[in-house]
Amino acid sequence: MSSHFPASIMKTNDIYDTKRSLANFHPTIWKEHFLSFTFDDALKVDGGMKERIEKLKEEIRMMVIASVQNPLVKLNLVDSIQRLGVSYHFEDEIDQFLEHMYVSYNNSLLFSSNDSQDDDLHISALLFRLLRQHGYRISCDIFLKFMDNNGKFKESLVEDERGILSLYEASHMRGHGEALLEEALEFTTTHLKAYIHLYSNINPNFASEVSNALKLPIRKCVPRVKAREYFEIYQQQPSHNETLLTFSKLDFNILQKLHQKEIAEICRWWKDLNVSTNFPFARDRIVECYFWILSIYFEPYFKFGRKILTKVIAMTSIMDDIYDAYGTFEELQLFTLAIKRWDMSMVNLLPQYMKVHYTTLLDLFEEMDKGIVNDGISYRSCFGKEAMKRQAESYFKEAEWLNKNYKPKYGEYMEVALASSGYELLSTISFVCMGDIATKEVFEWLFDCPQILKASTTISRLMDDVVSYKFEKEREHIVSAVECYMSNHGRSEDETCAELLKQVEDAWKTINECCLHPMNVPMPFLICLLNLTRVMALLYSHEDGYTNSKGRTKLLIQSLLIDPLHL
Ligand SMILES: CC(C)=CCC/C(C)=C/COP(=O)(O)OP(=O)(O)O
Repeated sequence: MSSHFPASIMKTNDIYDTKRSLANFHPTIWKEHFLSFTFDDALKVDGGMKERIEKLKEEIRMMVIASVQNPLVKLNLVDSIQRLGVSYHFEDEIDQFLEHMYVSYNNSLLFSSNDSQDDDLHISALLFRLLRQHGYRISCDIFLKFMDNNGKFKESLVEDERGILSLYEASHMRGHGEALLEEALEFTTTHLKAYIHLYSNINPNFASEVSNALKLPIRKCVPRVKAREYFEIYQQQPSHNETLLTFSKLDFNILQKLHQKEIAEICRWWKDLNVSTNFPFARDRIVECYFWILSIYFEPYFKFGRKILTKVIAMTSIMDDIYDAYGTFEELQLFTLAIKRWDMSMVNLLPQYMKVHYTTLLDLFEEMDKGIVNDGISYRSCFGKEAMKRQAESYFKEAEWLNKNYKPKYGEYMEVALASSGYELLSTISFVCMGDIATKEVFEWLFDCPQILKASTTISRLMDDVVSYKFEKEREHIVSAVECYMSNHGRSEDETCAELLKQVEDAWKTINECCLHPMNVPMPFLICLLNLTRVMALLYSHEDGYTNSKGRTKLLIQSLLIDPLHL
């Protein structure tokens, strides 16, 4: 791009005399709701409460490490700990237990032919899922014993509702070419749908567990959201563990207070930015941004990361609206150049609304630098800035296409659109804020676009484009994957959407494979990418739940950030 600016853009400081493309976004639904959570209200955990929590925690820890005659019975406990969202307290204990299970299974020490658990579908499926979730390459042959000679699951299994549900959850851990698990998914989905009708009156708790699973299986769902859902199910189960339930509820409520405190602070920053005046054309979605980031990491020790990432995603969201709609092409040229130079003196070249954005962005990265400088590691910050520059470049490339009315081929489109999905940026910044385990090698790996990142950005881009296609057609907007694919392959809209959603499914399989040993980077980074993908799957499953956040997104936010659990 030339560094000589066309004369006309120097006069663009009056932003209201230029014809601009606008979208019709609804205003924030949260107004000042979260601002009222003051620091004094937050996190009132007195000494007595602390003691109680520590006691409960120790009891659970003992349950996990206690030696039992048949370790398979402990699988249910570990599964519940994970699903209730408290496994971050017992990571070492759970790791050790599952490693032991993996070794024992491989040495044929777990199941024996005269053992009643040998034909327990639920236990086999749970073992399979938990081991794969922890990166162990357990073969899907564990399910062969449940199949008949024709390679089909035995119809008699239909009586085993719990087993069928567990097999369904396990099948979502599948990688490419695992036909047995494809078969398992088809078989279980059919029967689970039937159970909903069958059990809606006689066992509504089970019917609602099944219905939740069909909407979003454990593997694809944001853990915090699943945990909130699971509390309702777990406490109704007669076999539930009271100690675990009480501890998990207390932990959830304490974390919720912490999250409320964080969001109040972020909302104050957002209020100072005066979005409705400075960026009246943009989506005002700071609470939704926090929810997005909370889905990546919710644990107390990622407090700094949540603050920075929420601000980064919020600034990127405004940027997206500038590039997609509001900015004139000439302004966008300048804006992109300024971001690439990353130099506060560039601000003088920008129109007023971009000035505000640019200074806030540079200040934000300075805030991030200050937060990580204690570690004495500056390369992390460089990778962060580089990711933001790439983001701006990809947005600009799309604006250029729109400006020239250029329709790229599907492959060409995807190359740029994967970057503009924002997921390379978000994953980089989330790594930046993860402390000194994020070594230079980890960033080099990430910047080399590893398979898992490509799969995650593919899911993100395609899910977004499939649900946004109709809405964006209503205004001047760059082409989407749907349009490119339709015109390149001569397919109808429905066929195209089906094909793109198949690509999404394939990308999930890639993610599953990348999360198995041996791993290129430590598991926490892979979990971070997995959670980024999960939040996309949640927000963009039927509509763009970020932009149109009045419906299900509002309820999700309410359940995680407003309603406490009743003890
Ligand atoms: C992951 C990040 C950084 C999210 C920020 C918010 C955002 C841009 C959401 C997608 O909006 P969109 O559907 O309008 O995106 P696009 O214009 O890229 O299709």
